[in-house]
Amino acid sequence: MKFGSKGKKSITALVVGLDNSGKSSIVNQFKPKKMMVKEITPTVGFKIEEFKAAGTSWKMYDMSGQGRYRNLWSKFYQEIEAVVFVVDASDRLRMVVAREELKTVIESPELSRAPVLVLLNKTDVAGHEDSATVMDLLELPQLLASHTWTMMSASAVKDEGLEDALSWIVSSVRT
Ligand SMILES: Nc1nc2c(ncn2[C@@H]2O[C@H](COP(=O)(O)OP(=O)(O)OP(=O)(O)O)[C@@H](O)[C@H]2O)c(=O)[nH]1
Ligand SMILES: [Mg+2]
Repeated sequence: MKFGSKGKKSITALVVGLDNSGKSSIVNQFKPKKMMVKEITPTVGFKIEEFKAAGTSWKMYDMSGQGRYRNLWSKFYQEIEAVVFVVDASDRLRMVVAREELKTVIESPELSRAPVLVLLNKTDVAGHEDSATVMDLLELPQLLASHTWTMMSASAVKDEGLEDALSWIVSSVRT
């Protein structure tokens, strides 16, 4: 499949979600092979990643999910065209916290037009929550009723589900 033929040539995206959910690992997998790094460490503050993939030039804000840095998420809302919200499928205990953080993000007026991709990561972990359960726990249909949104399952360590993620964003961002 050819990507990017009708989508935007460049997209600025915000990658958020709780600490340890796998945001940086996912962004790393999005990047072309030669730009990928071997070791991912917890993000301090945020990191801006610029690369080409799926026929599009990306600027991704890979934000830290740690509590003390979450106030930085809103710093860049003005320029954000798409939101990727990463959820750790193996972390049932913090689903409620994830829901509250997602709610805060998507309720901000600057993001009202931004498509929201909820990425259920770590689906390689045995006993992980399935997408129907997470959709329920996060109350996604209610929360995202006024957004263009979808939920996809992925595994950053196995590099699964991530190509679809980029192509969905490309086709969902309004040109
Ligand atoms: N099993 C499994 N582990 C993963 C997956 N994605 C990431 N991890 C691991 O989860 C841990 C956290 O990954 P990060 O990518 O640093 O998470 P993050 O969301 O960027 O964390 P912060 O920057 O602290 O907000 C690392 O040990 C990763 O190797 C996955 O799909 N499956
Ligand atoms: Mg990180």
